[in-house]
Parts: sequence; structure tokens; C-alpha cells
Amino acid sequence: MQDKLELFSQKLLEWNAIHNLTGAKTPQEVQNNINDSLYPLQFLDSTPQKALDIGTGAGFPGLVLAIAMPQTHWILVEPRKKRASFLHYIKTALKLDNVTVIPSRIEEIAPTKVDLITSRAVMPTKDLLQLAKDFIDKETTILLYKGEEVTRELDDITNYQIKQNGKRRYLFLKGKDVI
Ligand SMILES: C[S@@+](CC[C@H](N)C(=O)[O-])C[C@H]1O[C@@H](n2cnc3c(N)ncnc32)[C@H](O)[C@@H]1O
Repeated sequence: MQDKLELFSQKLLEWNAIHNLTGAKTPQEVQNNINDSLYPLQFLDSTPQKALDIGTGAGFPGLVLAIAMPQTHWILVEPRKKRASFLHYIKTALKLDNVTVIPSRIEEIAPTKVDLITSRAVMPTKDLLQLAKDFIDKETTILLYKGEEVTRELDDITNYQIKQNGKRRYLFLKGKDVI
């Protein structure tokens, strides 16, 4: 896993020097994003079979999680062409057979139920749950990477867990509480 993460980091820095894929411009910034992506893994109680990352951008968190979780099939949804091309390039270069890259918006793709949904810095929680509703069943875990104001977005959702690491808030929801 470490070798793959290093190669991902190196290629991201190379691509990012030409195309503007992400704000992470230095090895340390990329590493910080990798650490952020991986941190909440310790709170997952089982290995999901199928997972969906919405708005993967240059790979955070979905691609990093796919490298760390080879037993899970990851669907990475990213509509911006250069970002999706980069994800596809990394899938091929790192031989990530457990990854499918879909270069579309989440609302444009055929829904399928998944065990885990992740997303970071894409849209407010309620909007995301609405667009992702056909991917969610009662057992689905939803893991959203949020900031300190996370609870303001929750309105009537009362059953959730938040794990904190510095300013990051990892929001865990269960399908049965949001559908
Ligand atoms: C601020 S970037 C965050 C990228 C990455 N998740 C991260 O944290 O580095 C937001 C990403 O969400 C994607 N996005 C925006 N609306 C989307 C939608 N409706 N469905 C899927 N992706 C979307 C954008 O193309 C963009 O790459």
C-alpha cells in the first residue's frame, strides 16, 4: 500500500504542475490529504463490498481509500475531465482492479446500492444525501469529511456520529437514519 501511495503522490505532483487538479502542491500537502483520507478508516466496523466516492477530484478521499482497501470495489464519480482522466491514469498505472472511474455528475449515473458512501468538500450534507438517495439502503454507511460547522448542516437528522481530528470533523451516518 505504501508503494502505491508514494507513486500516486509523485504522479499527482507531476500532473498538478501542468493541470490544476488540486490545491495540494507540495509532497507534504499531498501527504496531509492522504492522512486526512485514511484517518476515519479506524472507525469503520466492517469492510464494505461496494463503496462510492462522490466528487473524487484528484483522488481524495476515494482513490486513497481504494488503495488502502483492495477488498472493496470503489466507484469514483468525478465530472471534471482532467480530474477523471488523472484518476483513470492512476487506476491503470497502479493496477487498481477494484476501481471504476465514472466521469459524470452523481445525479447523471444509474444508481446501485452501496455499503459505503464517502465525500469530501463537494456539497452540503442535505444536498448530497438527496442526490445520493438511490445509492443508499438501510445498512449503508455514509462518511462525510466536514469542517467545524458540520452540525449546522444536519437540521432534523439526530442520529449521527462525529469523530474529530484537529479541525476536521468526520461525520458518520447510517442509511436507516437518513432515508
Ligand atoms: C472542491 S473539489 C473536492 C475534490 C476532492 N473530494 C477533495 O476533497 O480534494 C469538489 C469536486 O466535486 C466535483 N463535483 C461537483 N459537483 C458534483 C456532482 N454533482 N457529482 C459529482 N461530483 C461533483 C467537482 O468536479 C470537484 O472535483
